[in-house]
Amino acid sequence: MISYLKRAYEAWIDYPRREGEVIRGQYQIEHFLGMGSYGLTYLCLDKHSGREVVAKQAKPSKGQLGQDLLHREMAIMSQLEHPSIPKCYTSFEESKRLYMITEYIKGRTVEDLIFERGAQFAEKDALILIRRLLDIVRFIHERSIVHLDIRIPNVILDGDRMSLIDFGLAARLGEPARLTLDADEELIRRRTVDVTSDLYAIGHFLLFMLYSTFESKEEQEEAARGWDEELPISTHTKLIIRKLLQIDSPYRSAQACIDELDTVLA
Ligand SMILES: Nc1ncnc2c1ncn2[C@@H]1O[C@H](COP(=O)(O)OP(=O)(O)OP(=O)(O)O)[C@@H](O)[C@H]1O
Repeated sequence: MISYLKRAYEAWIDYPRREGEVIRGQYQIEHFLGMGSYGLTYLCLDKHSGREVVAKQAKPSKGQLGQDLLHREMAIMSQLEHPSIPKCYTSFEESKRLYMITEYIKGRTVEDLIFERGAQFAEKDALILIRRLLDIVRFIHERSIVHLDIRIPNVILDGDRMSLIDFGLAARLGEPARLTLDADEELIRRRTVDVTSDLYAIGHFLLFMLYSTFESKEEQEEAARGWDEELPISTHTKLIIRKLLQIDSPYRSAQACIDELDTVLA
């Protein structure tokens, strides 16, 4: 009963603000973009500049932890000035609620492109996109930061522009990992505060893109085969994926993977 009441209370205090409401007299909510583990995200019109921006609010039910994590996300994003990373404009408190205002990135996530638009990425196109993603990731790593949440919903494409969003889990190298005791091996490889975690995630990202062209035949479904047997891709690409996924001796840096990709793409 107590846990039911707690959940009902949290749902009530985390209820998103309505479209049309204006945050701190400046940011008019156009629509609610989504609720993450620690934040509520809105697309807003900045009435002062006339541009669209993203307002991220710490989830009230998460209390101080939600605020601390949003502060940390802001501190990290402010350190990362790059055309492929949303700019962090400002932050403030309103009615004891913390908000962060960032650049709104137009376009579609790779997840939407594959699952809603049915986009298909041929092997070379997938490698070219990974090469571009690695440029962004190398920039982040050079600033001693790891993203720790590189996934297809967090990469937005808009024509030639690629952007990496959602720095909610990002950490500085040397910081302790925020892993739960029951974290499985997959989570440990993705979330340990080390550059290889982002490279591991890029391996999965590449597999998602390559599977976008895959059509399984019924008899193949029966004999659940691994990606290396299922995907009709070159040996070079398989070797790159094996290193990213740490099956073979892993890349020690984004640059090491970039060098190899450049040879393959030349
Ligand atoms: N700067 C941005 N520009 C455009 N869309 C954004 C931006 N930041 C977030 N979004 C979109 O807003 C939605 C909510 O994002 P948010 O990062 O708050 O939560 P999440 O990714 O759903 O969850 P979590 O943070 O727990 O991974 C997502 O659909 C995301 O694509």
